[in-house]
Amino acid sequence: MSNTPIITPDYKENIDSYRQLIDSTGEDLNRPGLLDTPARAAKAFSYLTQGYHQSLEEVVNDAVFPSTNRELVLVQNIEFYSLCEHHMLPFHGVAHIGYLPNGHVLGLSKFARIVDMFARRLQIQENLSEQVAQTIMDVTGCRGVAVVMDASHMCMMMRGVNKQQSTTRSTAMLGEYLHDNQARNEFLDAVPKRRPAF
Ligand SMILES: Nc1nc2c(ncn2[C@@H]2O[C@H](COP(=O)(O)OP(=O)(O)OP(=O)(O)O)[C@@H](O)[C@H]2O)c(=O)[nH]1
Ligand SMILES: [Zn+2]
Repeated sequence: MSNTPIITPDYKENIDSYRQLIDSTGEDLNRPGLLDTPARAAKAFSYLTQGYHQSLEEVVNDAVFPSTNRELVLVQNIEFYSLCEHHMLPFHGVAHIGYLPNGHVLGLSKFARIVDMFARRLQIQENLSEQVAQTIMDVTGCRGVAVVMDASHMCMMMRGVNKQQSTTRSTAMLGEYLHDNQARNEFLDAVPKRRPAF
């Protein structure tokens, strides 16, 4: 699967909305620096929400392989960028995904593709974590899946409560992770404790 951004033709419908937004600041829409901005911004928004235009079949591309390994597989430090559904401001961080295979394993890159497919929508972090976990369970039929996400929210940093150091950890667990404390602890011990800076 290629990494070509999905810019759907309907991005053009948002150009006028961006014009109005800029106009509302009192800016001169005709000054050279702003002439192309409404179209650029509409394209950027289309990219940042491209997850609405992706299908799981396309993203996974049948990369589910037979395997006898039933032990923890942990894919960690998957960077993601999303938009909070309350302010449409970015939140970004890393996802760590652990799962216990049950006859099949998923192509490693597909964990990151699945994270991106759901991150590039209007989200709250807790739901994003759950959607990723549920999808991995559905696609692999695994024994259990655990997702941890550590993120910084721009709506808490550049406005509102204005906290620069606060990060948020969300967790989603399914299958054996719901009741097997040993498996849970093995996963949580292996996961990086802090969100890397980027
Ligand atoms: N649980 C959760 N809350 C989020 C997320 N992203 C943003 N929020 C919060 O959504 C809440 C919206 O609260 P409101 O009081 O309706 O909006 P607001 O007046 O802009 O809130 P402040 O950010 O406190 O200024 C805020 O507390 C945000 O921090 C998220 O991913 N998960
Ligand atoms: Zn927000």
